[in-house]
Amino acid sequence: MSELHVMSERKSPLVLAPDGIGIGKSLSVTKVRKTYGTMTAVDEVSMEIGAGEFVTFLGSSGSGKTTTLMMIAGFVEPDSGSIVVGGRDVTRLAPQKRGLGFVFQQYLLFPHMTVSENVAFPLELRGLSKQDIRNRVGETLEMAGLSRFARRRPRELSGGQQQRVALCRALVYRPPVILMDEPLGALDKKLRDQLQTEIKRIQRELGLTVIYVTHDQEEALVLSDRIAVMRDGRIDQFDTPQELFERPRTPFVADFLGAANFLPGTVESDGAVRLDTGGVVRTRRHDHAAGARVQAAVQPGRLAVCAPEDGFCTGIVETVTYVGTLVRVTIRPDGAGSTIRLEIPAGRAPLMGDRVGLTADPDDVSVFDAAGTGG
Ligand SMILES: Nc1ncnc2c1ncn2[C@@H]1O[C@H](COP(=O)(O)OP(=O)(O)OP(=O)(O)O)[C@@H](O)[C@H]1O
Repeated sequence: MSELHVMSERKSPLVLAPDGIGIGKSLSVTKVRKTYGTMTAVDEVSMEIGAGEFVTFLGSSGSGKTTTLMMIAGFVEPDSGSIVVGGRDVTRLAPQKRGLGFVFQQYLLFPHMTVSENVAFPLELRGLSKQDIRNRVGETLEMAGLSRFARRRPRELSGGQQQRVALCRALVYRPPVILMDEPLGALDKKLRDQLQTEIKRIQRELGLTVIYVTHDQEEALVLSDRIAVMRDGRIDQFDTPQELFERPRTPFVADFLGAANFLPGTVESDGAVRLDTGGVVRTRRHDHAAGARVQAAVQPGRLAVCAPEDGFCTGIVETVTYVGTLVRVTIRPDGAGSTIRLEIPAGRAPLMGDRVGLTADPDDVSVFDAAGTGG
């Protein structure tokens, strides 16, 4: 049998997928909605997730990420809409009948059990034989580099090791979809980086479908095949990291992903915006009519300094901060306008107090209207 079947009832038969590629299943979320009193937490969210895809819900606090994940998990019941996993409608099924795996920020390990016993627990619930359990636990601990900790109890492990055990416990019965809610939120940066790499490796090795919640854009960019950027219970854009970065559809996405600079101005023609600071910036194609009030958006890493006469904007260098091989520069534009931020290679850094011009490739300049519609 090529598919994984996980039965939730005790002592029911369990057929494990053969090791290797491709146990992930696809997921369709259609118009799911959840309200609490008069507050709409999730507003008709729809998305199609492919088998084996790593998808992240990214957004600020309260944007509806966890509620959406919990509806997929079955812990929160949607007011309307449907959730289909691998072709099966699970909208009204209890969480344990959906065959999904979970990893949360809190490790929720059993303190009195050893690492092995913790990881074996989901298999015991499912009634596997002792031999099968031993084999499967051994394989899973090895995959996560935890074999030597098998006999320890959770309190004898570091936070990172405990989170790895939690990951093993979710992986051990090879669910076709794993849901993770800020699983690395409690760990320091170095450990987070290390575990991100491991999660990604295991996900690829098993061909798992993963839905991951975070508010950390860097983490989302590192891990994801696609990212759903959420705001006020809706998805602003659901795209690959590259598309989100290079073709943000809303100012929110441009700002959230890359801390974009927004330069107010008026459209002169398709491809040219006269900025309030005076110069004309060339932009990518857009649908805004000549004369429309817009904002041109450009990421700090896509701006360059040039001679003042060659720039679409001029200003005085206010700060220059070295961050490894990159330099962060802020520029106070001549005339009105807020500070403009650049990120440029260290070798090209101007000096504080220099008067410089700014340039950008037109393809890196998005145009949005005041209401936040892209173009
Ligand atoms: N059980 C609940 N009762 C009432 N309101 C709720 C409940 N759960 C969530 N909410 C509200 O729904 C909105 C979305 O919450 P949700 O936890 O999904 O956001 P989030 O994007 O995951 O935020 P965070 O990153 O802070 O976890 C918030 O305004 C929250 O206060």
